[in-house]
Amino acid sequence: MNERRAEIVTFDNVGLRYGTDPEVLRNVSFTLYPGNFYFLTGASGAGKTSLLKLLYLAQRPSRGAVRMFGQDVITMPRSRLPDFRRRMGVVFQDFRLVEHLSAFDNVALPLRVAGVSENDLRKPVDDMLAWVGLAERSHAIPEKLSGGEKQRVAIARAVIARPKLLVADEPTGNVDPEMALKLLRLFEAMNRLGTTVVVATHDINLLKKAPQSLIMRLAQGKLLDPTGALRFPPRHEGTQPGAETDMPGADIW
Ligand SMILES: Nc1ncnc2c1ncn2[C@@H]1O[C@H](COP(=O)(O)OP(=O)(O)OP(=O)(O)O)[C@@H](O)[C@H]1O
Repeated sequence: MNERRAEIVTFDNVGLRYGTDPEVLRNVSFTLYPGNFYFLTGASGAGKTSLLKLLYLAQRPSRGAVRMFGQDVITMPRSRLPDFRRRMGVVFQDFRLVEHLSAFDNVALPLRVAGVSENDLRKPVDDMLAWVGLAERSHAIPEKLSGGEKQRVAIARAVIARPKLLVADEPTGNVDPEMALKLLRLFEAMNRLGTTVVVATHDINLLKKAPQSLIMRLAQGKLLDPTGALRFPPRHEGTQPGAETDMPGADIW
């Protein structure tokens, strides 16, 4: 396969500054390949959220090149960006649920946007809510949910349409260790189905439980890549056998 076309995202010497402040990301270069699982780590203030914002196209870099799904997203007209965003699932640190919609309707949103019929989306949404332990909370609006419950709705919404790229900012920050492990397994199941996953986390235990992952380590805005693993092609690619069985709602995909 043409290697360049196989890339999900490439950053080339990317820098980011807010206003006239000094750069918070400096000379960041890496390539994300399909089917890999990445953890983004680094101390508070190292630039993790800023890097994720560049990834989910909420922020433009101050310099450098960003290519996504084989295309330059910096010079591209803004009108084309929504099409790229639809290929991604994003778990925001502050959840960003739609306040007037129930947990069910929040999770169903990406499927409705993709044109899946009400009949076809009911089971996968119910299955996904059950998977994240929220079957009984399906009708609750976000205001009635705890922080951990909101986080799980946000995750369910981000993964339900099986995006090509999943970007999650501290997705286990508000749940207990047992649920954190379960959510990690959900991300891994998606990953085996071919989704490239990027999870920013402080949780060292989570990293230890996913030895197949690649580590993107940020320190003071610079990406440390001592082994060069973030510049080289994938160890594996695409769908892995058996993945369908452990992913809730996989039948509609
Ligand atoms: N909107 C903004 N305007 C100005 N400075 C910002 C903005 N967002 C982030 N910063 C600064 O950029 C730097 C990196 O912040 P960022 O939130 O990306 O780090 P982080 O690694 O995600 O931190 P944490 O783990 O605490 O969430 C910090 O110095 C922060 O103060």
